[in-house]
Amino acid sequence: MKELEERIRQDGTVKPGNVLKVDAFLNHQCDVSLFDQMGAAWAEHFAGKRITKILTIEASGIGIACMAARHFGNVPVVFAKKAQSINLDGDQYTTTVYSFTKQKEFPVIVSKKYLEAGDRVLLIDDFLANGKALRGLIALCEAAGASVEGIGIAVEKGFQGGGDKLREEGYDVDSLAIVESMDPETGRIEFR
Ligand SMILES: O=P(O)(O)OC[C@H]1O[C@H](OP(=O)(O)OP(=O)(O)O)[C@H](O)[C@@H]1O
Ligand SMILES: O=c1[nH]c(=O)c2nc[nH]c2[nH]1
Repeated sequence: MKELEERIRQDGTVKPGNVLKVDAFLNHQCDVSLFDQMGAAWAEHFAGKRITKILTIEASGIGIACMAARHFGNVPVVFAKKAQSINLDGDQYTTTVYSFTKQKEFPVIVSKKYLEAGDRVLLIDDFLANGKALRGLIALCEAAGASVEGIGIAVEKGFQGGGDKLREEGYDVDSLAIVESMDPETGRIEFR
């Protein structure tokens, strides 16, 4: 998506350790007009697929997933939680995920009430790097007997390989910007 690539070039910064900082518009301050355009792009890509639910993971996927839902007939958005809470009651599907930015393992939890057999799920997230977060969400869907109909990602770092492995396994991954290389010294970003 041209607008997203341009915004990354304009406002993104490349940090050491394979980190692309885009918090001016994507995952700290949120540009909702851009989120809306992203939702429209996924709706076009996944047109023809019947989606009954959008699943994402806290924190940064939530806003994007909610805007995307407006383009998928206002289907419910469920976000997997990364901590137990007294507000989480009843049976749960759980797994663990290693967080790229927090550099530690988190539990990933969804209430069985909100993910069910027969759900046709679109996974949405802000970033795809090694694919750990998506593997966690896929495991939750498998446990629930829900099908993963597609995966919509804002920014994929293609050089980390998580997206291509998922595509090889047959998942329909639609990443709106795929960074092929980035250099923290020059700040140069190349897209696929
Ligand atoms: O493909 P991966 O290697 O799993 O990386 C992608 C994940 O990393 C980030 O989550 P993180 O927990 O780092 O941050 P967040 O709490 O801001 O969502 C991002 O939001 C994705 O969920
Ligand atoms: O802001 C972010 N920048 C990144 O490079 C990244 N990779 C995974 N998750 C990420 N979040």
